[in-house]
Amino acid sequence: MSISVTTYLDSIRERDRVFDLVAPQADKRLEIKNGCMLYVEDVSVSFDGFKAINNLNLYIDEGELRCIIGPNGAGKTTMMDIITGKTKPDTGTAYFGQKINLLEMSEPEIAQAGIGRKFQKPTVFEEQSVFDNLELAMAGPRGVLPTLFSKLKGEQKDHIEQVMVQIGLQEHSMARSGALSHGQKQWLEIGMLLMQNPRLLLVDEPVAGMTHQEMDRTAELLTSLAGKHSVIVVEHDMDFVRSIAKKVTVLHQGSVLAEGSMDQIQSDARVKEVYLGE
Ligand SMILES: Nc1ncnc2c1ncn2[C@@H]1O[C@H](COP(=O)(O)OP(=O)(O)OP(=O)(O)O)[C@@H](O)[C@H]1O
Repeated sequence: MSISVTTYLDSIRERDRVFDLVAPQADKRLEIKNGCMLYVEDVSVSFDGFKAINNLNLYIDEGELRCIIGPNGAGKTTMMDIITGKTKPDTGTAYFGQKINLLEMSEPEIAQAGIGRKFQKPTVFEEQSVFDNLELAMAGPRGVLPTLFSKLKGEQKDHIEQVMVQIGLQEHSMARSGALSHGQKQWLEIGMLLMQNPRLLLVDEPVAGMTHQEMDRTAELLTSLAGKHSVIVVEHDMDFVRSIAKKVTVLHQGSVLAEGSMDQIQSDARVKEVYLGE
């Protein structure tokens, strides 16, 4: 008898887990004090003796939109790789909120905890519609099978609709994603991240290859995400950075060279030297 009760309880727990799979929730351990969402402290990593990241310190506030710039090889990608678990540093610490130790977690675990990353190249499912891509993205790193075999709940449909409005693709809901413009694909991918309710979004070179109009729209979109989400944007296009940035961090040789408003950054002699000609 006790075995069947246990089995019954297990099946309920199993069902809860399946529900979790289709409706990801932010990590309950995420605890934010003093408004700080991400702490990267004294982080270093070497590749074959070359220090790609060198005593890096970075703090991102809740709801902040931070732009990270830096010349080629400054360590921007490696920094994002460390935050998202792709690369483990040799020394230092990285915490999401007060309690979540990112250095002890795998990439999928970090994504599930609420850190989403958008790579430069869009990876939408070209044969699927905008709506279907967003629906599939709800599964995220948890796998698409539960999503395919579950019926959408009303609130999940609402979430998809709301994200479609946010990324400006509501009129393209049933369009094949492969037929979208480059900019629209980038927005769809941001939308796919949003389906997983991330608290922190890392966005790599969002406007590369975009038209001016698409860049303006992307600026609006990223600005609108700040507040509800913390957003880190790595971007080379200075005009774009100027259009969205409140606070800018300049990376150079794996460390923070300067941090401040765009005006402060642009008048910094060390930054000018690093960016000679830009
Ligand atoms: N897996 C690796 N093995 C060896 N060297 C690496 C590896 N990853 C990065 N590096 C080196 O570390 C340095 C920092 O690279 P990273 O890609 O983080 O810079 P970045 O600021 O993103 O540059 P870019 O703006 O060109 O994308 C570079 O010199 C790069 O060659």
